[in-house]
Amino acid sequence: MNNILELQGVSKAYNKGKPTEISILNDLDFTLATGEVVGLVAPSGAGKSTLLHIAGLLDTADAGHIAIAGVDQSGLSERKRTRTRRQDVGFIYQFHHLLPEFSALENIILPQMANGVSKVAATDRARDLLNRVGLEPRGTHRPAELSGGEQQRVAFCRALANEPKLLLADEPTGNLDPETSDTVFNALLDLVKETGLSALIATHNIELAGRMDRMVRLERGQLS
Ligand SMILES: Nc1ncnc2c1ncn2[C@@H]1O[C@H](COP(=O)(O)OP(=O)(O)OP(=O)(O)O)[C@@H](O)[C@H]1O
Repeated sequence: MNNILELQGVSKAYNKGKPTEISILNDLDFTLATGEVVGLVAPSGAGKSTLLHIAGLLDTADAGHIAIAGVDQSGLSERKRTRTRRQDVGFIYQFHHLLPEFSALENIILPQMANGVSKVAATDRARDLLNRVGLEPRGTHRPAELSGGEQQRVAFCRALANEPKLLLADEPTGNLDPETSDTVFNALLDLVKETGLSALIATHNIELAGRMDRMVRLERGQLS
């Protein structure tokens, strides 16, 4: 499979047909090659989150085609789209969204068990992922006992728990101070590169985006 993600002619408007209608994505094309890590930069409000939600099948486009791992998702039932999203796509957001009552390790184990992985195998993988981001000794800690940067690194591990083919990240270090953001962002890039994952990572920070294989800019509904 040469391309993990293909968007073709994707358009999206909000408040369609109303005086307040705004066009966010306008006949947009994008291709993410397998193993590629691309930075997505855009002015605030340009539609980064909208684009990532459509690419990750959390939202639908008004027009156009979205193919993940070569399968056009556009005409598929909601059930099949949900299955693709759960099996093939990992998400990271600006805020960690970890389950507060569970430990770091459990937060990475639970999504695997929900996908039918045995507890022993899920625990092994969770430990390995935590180890890769330097947090294995903190596995038994709950999110509230971890720093913002550590919480986010656990969230990275959770996103990778089910071995997705595609990672979509929306300002993954956006709520961290600049110094922590830098370190945590590097941890994410190392993790992505080590695991050979394909990723589209949105950031306001051009310098961070410059560390990726390629950078695309979203403006006036199109990518350049
Ligand atoms: N459900 C919605 N209904 C109406 N307008 C919306 C909706 N969701 C988003 N928008 C608008 O669409 C535009 C793009 O939103 P989006 O969240 O995709 O931007 P963004 O580039 O991720 O912004 P930021 O960088 O500030 O997070 C914004 O003007 C937003 O107000």
